Amino acid sequence: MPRPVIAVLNGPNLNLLGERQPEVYGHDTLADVERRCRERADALGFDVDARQSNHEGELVTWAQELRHGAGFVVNAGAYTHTSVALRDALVLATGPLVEVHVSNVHAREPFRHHSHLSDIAAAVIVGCGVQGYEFAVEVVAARSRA
Ligand SMILES: O=C1C[C@@](O)(C(=O)O)C[C@@H](O)[C@@H]1O
Repeated sequence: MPRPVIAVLNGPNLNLLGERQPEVYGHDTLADVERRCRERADALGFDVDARQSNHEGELVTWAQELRHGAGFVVNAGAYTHTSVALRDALVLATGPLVEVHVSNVHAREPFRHHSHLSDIAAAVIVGCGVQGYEFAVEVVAARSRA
């Protein structure tokens, strides 16, 4: 039996985790994040399909493609605050969506306080550093019906 798949989508500039503003985002790389997600998912009986793009349309296409999987862990980066298109794609997901932000966006600039995803998300995890991704995998696994 193939195992259910949790999609872990990362948006723009998250390919530079570890190098990008480490005082805000920490020292772990995206490869570290994806490995931690896989390990956590594996222990819970799930596989992970982890993807990152700097292009809004590519994220939209992936959200459509993966919509019938076990659920989504999404850090849309700056598209969180701007992308109605990504929201419109993610709302089609049959599994739970957990929104993740490494930093505490609510303690930062006002333009980071609004998210186009939060009201369609099962949960929102902010300010937990990259550990937030592991929490998100746990929530998707717990709430998924896949
Ligand atoms: O790219 C990012 C990263 C972020 O989503 C976070 O993980 O804290 C917060 C966003 O405001 C920012 O544009």
